Amino acid sequence: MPSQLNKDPHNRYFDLGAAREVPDTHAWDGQHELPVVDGGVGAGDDAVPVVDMRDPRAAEAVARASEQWGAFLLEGHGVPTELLARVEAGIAGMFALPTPEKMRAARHDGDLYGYGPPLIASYVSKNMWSEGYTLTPANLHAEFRKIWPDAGQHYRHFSGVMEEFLKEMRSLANRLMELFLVALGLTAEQIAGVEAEHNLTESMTETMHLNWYPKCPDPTRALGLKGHTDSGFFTFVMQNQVPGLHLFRHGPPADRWVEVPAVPGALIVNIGDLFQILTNGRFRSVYHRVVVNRERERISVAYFLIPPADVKVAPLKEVVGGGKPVYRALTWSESIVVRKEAFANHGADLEFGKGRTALDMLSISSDEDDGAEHHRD
Ligand SMILES: C=C1C[C@]23C[C@@]1(O)CC[C@H]2[C@@]12CCC[C@@](C)(C(=O)O1)[C@H]2[C@@H]3C(=O)O
Ligand SMILES: O=C(O)CCC(=O)C(=O)O
Ligand SMILES: [Fe+2]
Repeated sequence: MPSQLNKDPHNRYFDLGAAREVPDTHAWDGQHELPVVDGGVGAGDDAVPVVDMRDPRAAEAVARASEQWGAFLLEGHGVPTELLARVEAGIAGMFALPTPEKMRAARHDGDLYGYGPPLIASYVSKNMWSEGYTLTPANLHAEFRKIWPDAGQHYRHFSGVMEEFLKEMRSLANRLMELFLVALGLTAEQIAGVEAEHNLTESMTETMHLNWYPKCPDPTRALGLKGHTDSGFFTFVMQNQVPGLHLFRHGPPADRWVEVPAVPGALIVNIGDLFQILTNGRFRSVYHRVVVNRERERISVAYFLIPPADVKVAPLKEVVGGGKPVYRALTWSESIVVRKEAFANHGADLEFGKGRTALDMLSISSDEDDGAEHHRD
């Protein structure tokens, strides 16, 4: 089990922005050994796929990228670039506040929302080189009132920008869900049937995680966000013009990290674990991490689309067709428990291709292999 002894769960006593060195509490040995490849347009097979939603063949591009990478850059999505710039500026301003002001919104043990490190931080013994803030549309105002109790101009401006962002992102998420279903080869009639039966699009919930990755004096010892897969259906990531997001790619020729380029106006889409289950393994959830650098701070927002926490997600019968379901049904809450157990039992690198992944633990064949019972209906 990871030791919590040397860990300060909120980076509370350590000012990352002012640090002159990476202390042991933030040092991740052995995490910078694999090659890192630039995933820009000239990278051949390692170029991160780009999907333009305005392209009449967008569904084919989504299918290819989701099967082969579990991630893609999204253009032509309709969210105004100038709004994304205001979101970025607002987030940068918020994280630049003095620590005691941000700490007014600090998440306490067991809380899902608030200012502080992400969920998986509690599964590992080292601290990451980042600050985070987890929010939902429902608690946005209450959260920001903790940071700006006077409800003054900063509060009103930032709340307004984030509300606009959330509205645009929800509309985009709904449109992308439909494109995913088309990409799976479903007819309009089948899509209507899936929606009537599961209410997938309307019922998915939204969570945001704002990230600030300060400049780091020794990036080869630090990690902005350790490797993980997102748990939900899919995630949009908006990043500033500072690359740092790495997607894991298995060899041949060699296991490697591919760095997602910073493309102005583009959003990144990551497939999450529950989408891999819903699509019976056809669309892959992507293992990814964030690195930091010496020169420039990085800002990002991850916007997660997640089914209601207690709704069972199972492979769609329209996708399984005449084949067999690869995964048994499970809820988002159960998936979080499975991932936590996987971290505890198989070590933090389990998704790294060395051991069994959290999703492997849910596959029906894994029951047959080891007779284990995991969250069977
Ligand atoms: C809804 C959620 C997804 C998330 C866990 C959370 O409850 C809120 C934070 C999210 C986040 C952001 C950073 C990476 C991640 C793996 C984590 O630890 O917290 C994701 C979670 C997830 O996708 O499971
Ligand atoms: O900062 C990024 O680019 C990605 C963040 C991320 O993976 C997450 O919040 O889940
Ligand atoms: Fe992520």
